[in-house]
Amino acid sequence: MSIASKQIAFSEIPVIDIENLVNGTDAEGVSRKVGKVCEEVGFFYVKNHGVPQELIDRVYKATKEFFELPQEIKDRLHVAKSGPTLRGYIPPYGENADPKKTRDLKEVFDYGVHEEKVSPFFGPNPMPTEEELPGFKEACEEYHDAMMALARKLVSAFAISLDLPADYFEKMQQHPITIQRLLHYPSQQGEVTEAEIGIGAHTDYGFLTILSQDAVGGLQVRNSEGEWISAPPIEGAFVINIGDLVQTMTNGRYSSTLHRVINTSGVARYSIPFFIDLDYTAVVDVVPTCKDENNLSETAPFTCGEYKYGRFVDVYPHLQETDKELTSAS
Ligand SMILES: O=C(O)CCC(=O)C(=O)O
Ligand SMILES: [Fe+2]
Repeated sequence: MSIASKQIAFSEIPVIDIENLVNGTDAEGVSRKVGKVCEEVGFFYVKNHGVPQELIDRVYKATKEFFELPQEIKDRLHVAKSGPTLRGYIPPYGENADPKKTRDLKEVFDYGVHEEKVSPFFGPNPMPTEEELPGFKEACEEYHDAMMALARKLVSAFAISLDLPADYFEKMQQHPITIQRLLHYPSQQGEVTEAEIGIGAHTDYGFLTILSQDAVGGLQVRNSEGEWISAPPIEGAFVINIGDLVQTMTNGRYSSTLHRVINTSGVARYSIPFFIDLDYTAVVDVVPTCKDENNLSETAPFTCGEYKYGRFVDVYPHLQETDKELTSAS
């Protein structure tokens, strides 16, 4: 943990009503609350976020139907086929968030904003056809747009909470890397060890994550004492957490907190996280209000895209294979 960290031994994840941020009547008041929990916990629930429940329900339906598709359709959409775009289907053990310790049981589908041009984290979305999964693409795209709009409000709250202009981060988020992820966690049976769980302990690499989880539960968040605290589902609320980029840009004042998922409920768990970063070329450096000459960042500055791609190579076995091939060919 950084010297500047103010993280505490929290025993539950705070809930913040963001209605007055969403409708613009008290962005300042909501932002102060957000700032405090970003320091002490790094995770919080938001309620009254304005995203229609009908849309959330439709995306869950689409998510379940996607993972029930025949394996050959899912394999056709495999992430390795998208090259540097890094979108599509990831089977169990295809991405391991804590690779030295844990293999992840989760099944994943990643997408973003569809673009024809392929570059790292951007490009076409691999999608099942309309015949294979009616309504899937439409629900996915609508949900991504709703997340983007909410993320912009939360990002402005971060800026206000750091005594920066509300639009401070906008210049770095003109064409941000975003990943909209659908997740399926099969339930584990028998003895559960850290060697194999839903998703291994990790921090999120990006700027901010907006997570919807179903009613099953299993998300755990680690406090400053190293205890795993449960983050149970709250109906109608999203879980927000800050990622490594914000921790770096605040010089450790805001915490990018470790978390993991263990599903032993006996039923499948589904969750839907949205990740927003900065632009690929944006320079990640400590913001003016968090600069401290006596406590300089050990890592900044670096560019968002390079950092993120590096973290992906660590967690994706298929990218390590590509790296090996490149190394042995040279
Ligand atoms: O499924 C969850 O509750 C958390 C997922 C997560 O941590 C991630 O995808 O980074
Ligand atoms: Fe995460």
